[in-house]
Amino acid sequence: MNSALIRAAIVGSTGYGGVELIRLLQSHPKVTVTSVISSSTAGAPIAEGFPHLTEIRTDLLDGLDVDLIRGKADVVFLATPHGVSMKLAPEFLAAGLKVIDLSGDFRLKSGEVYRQWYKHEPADQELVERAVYGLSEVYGEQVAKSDFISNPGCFTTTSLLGLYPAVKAGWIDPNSIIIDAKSGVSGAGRGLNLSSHYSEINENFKAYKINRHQHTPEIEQVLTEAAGRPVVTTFTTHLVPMTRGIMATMYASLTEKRSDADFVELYRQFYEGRKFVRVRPAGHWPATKEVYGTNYCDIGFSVDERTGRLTIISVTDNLVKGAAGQAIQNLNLLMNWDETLGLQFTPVYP
Ligand SMILES: NC(=O)C1=CN([C@@H]2O[C@H](COP(=O)(O)OP(=O)(O)OC[C@H]3O[C@@H](n4cnc5c(N)ncnc54)[C@H](OP(=O)(O)O)[C@@H]3O)[C@@H](O)[C@H]2O)C=CC1
Ligand SMILES: CC(=O)N[C@@H](CCC(=O)OP(=O)(O)O)C(=O)O
Repeated sequence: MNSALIRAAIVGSTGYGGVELIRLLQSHPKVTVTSVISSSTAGAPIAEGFPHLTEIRTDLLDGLDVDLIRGKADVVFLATPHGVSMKLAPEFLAAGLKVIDLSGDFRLKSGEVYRQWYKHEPADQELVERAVYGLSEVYGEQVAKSDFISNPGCFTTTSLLGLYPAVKAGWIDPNSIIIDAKSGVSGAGRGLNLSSHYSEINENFKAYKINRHQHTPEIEQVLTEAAGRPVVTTFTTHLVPMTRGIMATMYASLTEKRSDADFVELYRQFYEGRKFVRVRPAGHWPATKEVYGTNYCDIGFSVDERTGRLTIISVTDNLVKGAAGQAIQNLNLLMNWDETLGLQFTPVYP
């Protein structure tokens, strides 16, 4: 094995986030996947359940054994549900591994807020403080100094990348923001549940978790930091009959008269050199297929002079920039590599 390669383990390998990590890491030039871990199907070849992974280098699923994984890996990705990650992260950190967690367990800095929105006891506060919130384009410098990353939620990434520069610049009133977001069904994970059942979602479009979605306080936490004062938002999520993709349509009141071109310029400056955020020219808005299978977040604007409001459209692929792709981008940042390594794909179209 090439000693320059970093060895990665993936927990939750039979879930959508885990399988996507395996797929993406196959073409990473500096990472080798040495352990794919499953709590439910250890010992079986991964290709048995996922024939599209027939060619991967590591084929047998490992069990969830920290001592075994410690000897095989330098970094572990936790693609596990909330409540599970908070038990696993301290064990892997104590074993000296870098940890990148995809769940919501370490994103909210207040245990009380976590308890309220997740209806679950929070993780140890010291670990929550230690975790760096991995919204790569905003907190990349902190990510680069850390060994423990809490990857943001998919709706949160899509919404915040579209809002952060305007809130930071004071160009929109942060307490006027309304986020209307839609997700493909893979956002709900691979587990079976009634709402993602084919005949429930096909040719259907439904809102869910209205005013109680767990990404609301996560979005507010970052916007509060950007605005320098408390921010609350209205955030509504919808499930649409597609496999991948998130679109956040966001509305906010302008603090001064500005044009579409002003916003394009502000965002292009803010994201200068960050290849995964693509700001559309004035008068152009992105669609989910334009980022499909990639780590891009595409953003477009429309100022309405009549109402004094701004509309922002932001799109991502929930499993890539919303989960596995941003997790790899964060690994690249914490290793001080080029953040695009292993993530340079052109979207699948049509
Ligand atoms: N789907 C998405 O678009 C996004 C998901 N996320 C987050 O990423 C994480 C993974 O999501 P996703 O892949 O969609 O979820 P899935 O439900 O598809 O997969 C989660 C996997 O975790 C493993 N798991 C479940 N319970 C346990 C347990 N008690 N102990 C150990 N492992 C367990 C299972 O794999 P096995 O049986 O092999 O152990 C399961 O397949 C979640 O926290 C989710 O909230 C974040 C952003 C976007
Ligand atoms: C379509 C769908 O159900 N999506 C999930 C979000 C997935 C995700 O990013 O959630 P975590 O914060 O749990 O990591 C939801 O709305 O809860």
